[in-house]
Amino acid sequence: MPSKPIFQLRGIGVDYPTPAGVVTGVDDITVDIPARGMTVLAGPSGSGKSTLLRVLGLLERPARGTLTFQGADTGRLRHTERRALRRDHLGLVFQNPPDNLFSSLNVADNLRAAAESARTECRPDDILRQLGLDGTGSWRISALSGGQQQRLAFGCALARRSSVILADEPTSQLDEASADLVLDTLRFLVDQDFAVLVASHDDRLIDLGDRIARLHKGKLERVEHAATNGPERGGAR
Ligand SMILES: Nc1ncnc2c1ncn2[C@@H]1O[C@H](COP(=O)(O)OP(=O)(O)OP(=O)(O)O)[C@@H](O)[C@H]1O
Repeated sequence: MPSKPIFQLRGIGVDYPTPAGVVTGVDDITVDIPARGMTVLAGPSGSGKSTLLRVLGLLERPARGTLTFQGADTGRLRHTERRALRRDHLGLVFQNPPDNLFSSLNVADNLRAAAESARTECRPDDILRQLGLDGTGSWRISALSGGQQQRLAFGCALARRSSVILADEPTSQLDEASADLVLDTLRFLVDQDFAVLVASHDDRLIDLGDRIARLHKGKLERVEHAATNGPERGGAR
C-alpha cells in the first residue's frame, strides 16, 4: 500500500535573479513524496536537483506554488517556525563531508551536539555501531575517511531523530570505496523506515531508489518506480 505523502508539492517554482536576468531553478513541480523509502532526484547538471532539495529542506522559499510538510502549508510559516521544523524533522547532508560536521569536536561529540541541537538525547556508541564506525568515538573528524565522515553526517541525522533525511550528491566527492559506505548507510536508513531524499547523478545511488524523479531543465519529466521501472504520469502525483 502506498504510504501517505510526507511532502506535497504543487506548482513549485524557484527563480534566481542574476545580473543577466532571472534564471529559473525549477518550474511547475507537482509531486507527492511518500513518507517511506528512498526518492532520488535525478537529472543532468543544471536540471534543478539541488534547488528542489533546498526547497524540500526549507532552505529556499519557492516563488510559486505550495509545499506542504506532513499536511501543513510551509508557505504560511514564519522564519522561526520554518527553522524549528527543519531542526526537529529534517536531517540535511551536503555533498562536501567537512560541511556536515564540526571539525573541532570529536566523533562522539558531533553526535551529541546534533542531538542537543534538536533537544533530543542520543547514545553515540549505539549509533556508531549501527553505522559500522564502532570504536571511533574519540577520534578527530580528520581521522575518518570521506565516506566515514558522510556516514557520521547521516548519524547526526539519526542522533537528531529527524523524520526525513535529505542529501545533496552525498557520493560526488568520494572515491568508489567511500561511496560504497554511503550507499550501505542509505540502505540502512531506508530499512529503518526513514523517508530519504537524495539528489544525485550517481547511477549506483539512483539504482537504490524506490522512486526516481527525473528532472530536466527545471521541469519534472517523470517519476519512475523501482518495482515496475515504468514511468508514472509526467510531472504528476
Ligand atoms: N544561486 C543561484 N543563482 C543563480 N542561478 C542558480 C543558483 N542556483 C542554481 N541556479 C541555476 O538554477 C538551475 C538549476 O540549478 P541546480 O543547481 O538546482 O541544478 P542541479 O541539477 O543540482 O545541478 P548540478 O548537478 O550541477 O548540481 C541552473 O540553471 C543553475 O544555474
